[in-house]
Amino acid sequence: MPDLYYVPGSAPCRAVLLAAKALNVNLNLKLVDLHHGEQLKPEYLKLNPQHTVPTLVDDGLSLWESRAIITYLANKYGKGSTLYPEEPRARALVDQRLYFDIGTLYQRFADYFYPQLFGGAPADQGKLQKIEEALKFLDTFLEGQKYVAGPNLTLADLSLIATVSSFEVTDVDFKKYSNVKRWYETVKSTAPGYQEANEKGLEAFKGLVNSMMKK
Ligand SMILES: N[C@@H](CCC(=O)N[C@@H](CS)C(=O)NCC(=O)O)C(=O)O
Repeated sequence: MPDLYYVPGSAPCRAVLLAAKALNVNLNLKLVDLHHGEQLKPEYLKLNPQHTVPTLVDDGLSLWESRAIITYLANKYGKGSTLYPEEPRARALVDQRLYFDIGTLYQRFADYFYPQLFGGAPADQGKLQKIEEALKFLDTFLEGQKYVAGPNLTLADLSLIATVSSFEVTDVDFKKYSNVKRWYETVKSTAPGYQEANEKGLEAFKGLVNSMMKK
């Protein structure tokens, strides 16, 4: 069984937990105490010199970057699954949405929110505008589509829902985008094991935000 080094509140970790549930892959969960710098210890750096969670260790392979992990899990354990379709055009759309998530939506969220959360910085309206722009793109992708890459739930939905659900805990109002709002409810009710894989960790993220923003 693969080991997953993780923290429950982290959006990239929640994306992996969602994908594992949907693919029916059991993971041996190993908590990493980021707060006390466990990710900087030599044992962890040997697995992942970039010292991030999530990190997956499977059969001697050590892999990080959540989207690389979830596509690996689908390739290895989900042959034929519609979560990561093999037909090149369908797969290309899923990949495009995954890259949109890491490079645009999640990145802009991190640029806006993490300086406030971890550095006590004031909210930067320009950075919030960049998230709004990304949400408009997402809303456009979802026009007339049930899921972000077509009629089926895919890895792209699972990665993006981990990002978008984090906005719940912040002042980013994604529900004003009607397609995003509808898609959010659809994925919440159709992603296998959503409650366990995402909601629990989201509560942990909420706890972290409440404790850090009070300081
Ligand atoms: N792009 C990476 C982001 C990973 C990441 O930044 N993880 C954070 C937690 S959410 C982390 O491990 N921070 C600790 C560190 O960088 O030392 C992914 O999707 O896996």
